Amino acid sequence: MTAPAPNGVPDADARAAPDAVSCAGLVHAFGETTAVDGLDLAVRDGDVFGLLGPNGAGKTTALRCITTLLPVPRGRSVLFGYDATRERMAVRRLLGYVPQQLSADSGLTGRENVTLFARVFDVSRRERAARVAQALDAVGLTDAADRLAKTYSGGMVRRLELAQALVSAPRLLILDEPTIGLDPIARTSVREHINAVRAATGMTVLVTTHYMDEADQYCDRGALMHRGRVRALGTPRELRTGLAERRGNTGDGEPPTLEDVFRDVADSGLDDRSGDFSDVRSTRRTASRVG
Ligand SMILES: Nc1ncnc2c1ncn2[C@@H]1O[C@H](COP(=O)(O)OP(=O)(O)OP(=O)(O)O)[C@@H](O)[C@H]1O
Repeated sequence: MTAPAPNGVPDADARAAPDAVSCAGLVHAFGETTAVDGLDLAVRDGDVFGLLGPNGAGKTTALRCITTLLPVPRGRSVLFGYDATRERMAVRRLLGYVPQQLSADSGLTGRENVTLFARVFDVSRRERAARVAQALDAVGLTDAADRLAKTYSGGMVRRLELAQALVSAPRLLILDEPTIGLDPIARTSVREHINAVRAATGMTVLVTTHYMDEADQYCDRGALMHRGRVRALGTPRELRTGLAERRGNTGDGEPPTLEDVFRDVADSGLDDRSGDFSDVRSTRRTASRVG
């Protein structure tokens, strides 16, 4: 399997090995609702990093600020040394983003969808066909490339969206709930393709997920977000042992799982700020369109 190599960064030497993502005191509010409330986050170059947390924790809003789709009214978001507010275009050139909402056109073939993204991201005409073919191959869609996307299964649609994001050879791939609403086989397939692309290119992956088993298995590090802030951060093992220590675990009984850590952080969030009607509706909409 092949995948496009990550872009070179202009002036890379002058910006020696900065974190892929660095957020400090990031704030974003929608009217009265402060969705992101002083977020501090560092994602190391080359990691698969899981941004975890209950519905309404502020994960999607944080991702949108990081991708520059939403402004950063307070605090900072920096990608590979480039400031999301002052160097917006440089930031955009470095990332591929698969949002929760459908980003593929059902009336186009897989190849046409990926070609459209190649055009939008300014992949040169000379390279375009090869890069599109490479991206489709990286997600296992070569055989289905010339079928209309409306004939694809939910898992294939997700992999097509992954190819769309990969065609510009990003250094950072941002995925918002890439496996939500998929059956277990499709989930595994999407995860394995993400893993293979990452292994082939060394790109950084920032992913949100509600599936703690996935986060435990696939993420190098993760952050648990609640009410717009990071409440716990570390490798899955560090997060688990952190909870065991907080509980004064003596080694008896079952060691905590990442699900337990999630519950521990989110427990106080089962109120009217977290998982309200609109959050549930948005999750269901995403799940039903890929299901
Ligand atoms: N465009 C918007 N206008 C108003 N409020 C919003 C908007 N987008 C998000 N919110 C609110 O901001 C808060 C954080 O939402 P966000 O979607 O970032 O959380 P999330 O952690 O991604 O949740 P989910 O897992 O359900 O996607 C929620 O209370 C949500 O209702």
